[in-house]
Formats: sequence, C-alpha cells, structure tokens
Amino acid sequence: MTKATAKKVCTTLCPPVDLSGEASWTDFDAPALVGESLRFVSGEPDGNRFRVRYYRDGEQQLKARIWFGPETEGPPGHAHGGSMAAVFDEVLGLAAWAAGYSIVVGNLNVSFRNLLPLQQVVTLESRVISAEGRKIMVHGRICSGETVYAEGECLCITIVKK
Ligand SMILES: CCCCC/C=C\C/C=C\C/C=C\C/C=C\CCCC(=O)SCCNC(=O)CCNC(=O)[C@H](O)C(C)(C)COP(=O)(O)OP(=O)(O)OC[C@H]1O[C@@H](n2cnc3c(N)ncnc32)[C@H](O)[C@@H]1OP(=O)(O)O
Repeated sequence: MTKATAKKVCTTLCPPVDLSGEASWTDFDAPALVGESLRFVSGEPDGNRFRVRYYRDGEQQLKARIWFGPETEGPPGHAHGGSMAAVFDEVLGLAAWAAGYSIVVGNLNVSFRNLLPLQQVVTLESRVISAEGRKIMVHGRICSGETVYAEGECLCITIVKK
C-alpha cells in the first residue's frame, strides 16, 4: 500500500487486510478461553476501528496482528495513544490468561515511541516476564519490522474468589 493510499480515510467499510502470522505461529482462539469479553478491541473484526488476530509463537507467547483503522485516529493520519493503550490492556491481559492466570489488569504503563500510521498492519509481541504471588508482569511492544511504535508494561493481579 502506498503512503497516499494509507492516508486515505475510509468513509465506508475499509477493504480486507492481511492479518496472517508467521509460519511458526499457531492460531490462538481467544473467545474459547475468555468468552466474548474482548469486544472493546477485537469485537468488530471487519470494522473500521481495530482488526485483530491472535497467535502463539514457538515459545507459546501471545502475538497479535493488529490493524489500526481510521476510527482509531488521534494525531492526523495516526493512531490515538488511547487506542494503543486499549490494545495493550486487552492483549497483555489476555497473554496472562493464556499463560494460565485468572487476572485483571492492575497497572499499565505505556511509552509511545513513534507515531503509528493508520491502516497499517502491525504486530504486538508479548512476554510474561514474572509471576510472584498474585502479581503477573507482562511486557509487550507494538512494532513493524525494526520500528517500535509503543511499549507496554502491565502488572496483572490474579482474581481472588470471594
Ligand atoms: C472480580 C472481577 C472479575 C472480572 C474478570 C472475570 C472474568 C474475566 C473473564 C475473562 C477475562 C477476559 C479477558 C482478559 C483479558 C484482558 C482483560 C482486559 C484487561 C482489563 O481491562 S481488566 C479491567 C481493568 N482493571 C480493573 O478494572 C481492575 C480494578 N482493580 C481491582 O479489581 C483491584 O484493585 C485488584 C484486583 C487489581 C487488586 O485488588 P485486591 O483487593 O484483590 O488486591 P490488593 O489490593 O490487596 O493487591 C494485591 C497485590 O497487588 C498489588 N497491586 C494491586 N494493584 C496494584 C497497582 N495498581 N499497582 C501496583 N500494585 C498493585 C498490591 O500492592 C498487592 O501487593 P502485595 O501483596 O505485595 O501487598
């Protein structure tokens, strides 16, 4: 896609995008694990906001291919920081669930490193860093090739049944 095309805002539904993963990744069925509770980010897979597809890599870490559509716009032609934070909240929280922890997100720090152009497929790479008591630390970054758009550090807290 040329830069000129990428900047064009879709007033109707944008065309399909290629969210396929790398050859070594396997599909990850998020709804099978957590039900329909991820609608905020991944609830409209053909819409103009986010389009997301989940995978596990060879080390079983969660990966996501994500397209930030025109409805995530913040700075002209680029993704709103809050849209990236929402993506980190969902994907890093889901990464902890995928690793076997029943959690909510207690704290999320996001560093915005580069403006993210709209309508570009990027990758969110996650990694469960540590698990100490109820605290599960998950790190991630939104990137494409060598470019890192944002980094996230997510403290997840396991839910205590009352
Ligand atoms: C009961 C609700 C159940 C909801 C979930 C149920 C089912 C979900 C099913 C499927 C899930 C689907 C998808 C999951 C994937 C993504 C989810 C998206 C992520 C989210 O969108 S999720 C919503 C946003 N999320 C919240 O809405 C959290 C609101 N909040 C709370 O629910 C409490 O605040 C909680 C539980 C976090 C802690 O409360 P608590 O009373 O259980 O535990 P306590 O306060 O004692 O903390 C224990 C130790 O964690 C440390 N600690 C706690 N918070 C910290 C912080 N912020 N910074 C640094 N350290 C912190 C303490 O310092 C202590 O550490 P120490 O033990 O060393 O003293």
